[in-house]
Amino acid sequence: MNNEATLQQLKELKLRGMAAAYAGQLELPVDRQLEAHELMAHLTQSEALNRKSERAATYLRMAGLRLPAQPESVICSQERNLSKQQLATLLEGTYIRQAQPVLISGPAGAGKSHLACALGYQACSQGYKTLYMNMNKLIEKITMAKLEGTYLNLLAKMERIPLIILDDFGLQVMPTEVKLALLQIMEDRYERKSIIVASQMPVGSYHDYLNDPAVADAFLDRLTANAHRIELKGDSLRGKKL
Ligand SMILES: Nc1ncnc2c1ncn2[C@@H]1O[C@H](COP(=O)(O)OP(=O)(O)OP(=O)(O)O)[C@@H](O)[C@H]1O
Repeated sequence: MNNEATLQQLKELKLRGMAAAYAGQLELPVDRQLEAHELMAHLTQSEALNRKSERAATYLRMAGLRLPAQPESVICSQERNLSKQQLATLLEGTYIRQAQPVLISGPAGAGKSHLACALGYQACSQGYKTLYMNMNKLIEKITMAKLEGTYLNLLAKMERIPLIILDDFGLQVMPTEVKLALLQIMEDRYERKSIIVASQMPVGSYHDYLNDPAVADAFLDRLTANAHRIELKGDSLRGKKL
């Protein structure tokens, strides 16, 4: 088989990383091309890298993050009450592997969604399927799923996702069935999967907001155990040139 046919076959086999690396080798003068063993290692590594980046791109598309926030754009300062160390710890992704919740609070425009989306971006890059939803969307999804008889499917689908981001928690009136669904979601994730909750409301006010002591106790018990807490401060970043 000649080189061009080999290249073609790699593409047909969808070994895109290998094909690109092999094409790169073929462009080099013969005396600079890698020998068999090195070439094999180079092609295999290129394929692995390419699969990782394609998977990250797919996860990112599926995640539905509201903002295209990159981890390096997150502002860490004393004024915003977020340290580089806190951010670096979260970016390592241990909280996902250890199924720990992350609770982000702060006033309007403080950058909660931005931070949550940057963590979502990082999670996708690290190979974790992620799902971003604001609470309005979740309430809608739960209500529709109940009407359509697909509620258990929705719960099962959510249970499989390593990281769920719930944004804008606490802005809406929550019907009892949504409170119970939230409790179920927390129960499914407790010590198994991670969740990020972003809210203008301090965590201390969640109990009153839920306005159902039994559900609130059970929900908060699961949500706050081993949770990372970030309380952003400072003026709104909305409309600011950063
Ligand atoms: N570090 C940042 N770098 C660039 N833009 C940022 C940063 N943080 C926030 N922003 C921008 O500031 C605006 C407000 O941020 P964001 O939506 O994250 O705030 P929020 O705290 O979630 O606000 P709200 O509670 O009103 O939803 C957005 O347009 C966001 O893109």
